[in-house]
Amino acid sequence: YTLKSLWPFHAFLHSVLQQLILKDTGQIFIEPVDQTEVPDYGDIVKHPMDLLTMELKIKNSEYNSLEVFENDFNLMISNCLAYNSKDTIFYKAGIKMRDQGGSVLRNAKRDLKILD
Ligand SMILES: CC(=O)c1c[nH]c2ccccc12
Repeated sequence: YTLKSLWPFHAFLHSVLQQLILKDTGQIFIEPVDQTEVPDYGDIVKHPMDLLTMELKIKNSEYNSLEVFENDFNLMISNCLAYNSKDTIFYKAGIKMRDQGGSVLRNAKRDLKILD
């Protein structure tokens, strides 16, 4: 479906993603890690994930539940905490996104229940 109105769940996931994008104030999760700039990234991170990729997966109808969407969010966070050492800005941004994004997802789960 191209029209969001024809597919309410797409519109719902898109609004959740927009909230996550707003939390990414350092804009480090908004696009894939450039592996030409970070040649050892692929040695540590086997399944990269980022917010732009998640948007494309919404558009391709690859998320048929909030849980599958949340799995990719958690993958994105765990990749960040695995690759970046604890004393880095990126690691701290990962902790912040885990906590702030986590509350966005808790509210989204609550909202879905109210719709049922
Ligand atoms: C999200 C993340 O880990 C990164 C986002 N941009 C980066 C650049 C170099 C190394 C890691 C990253």
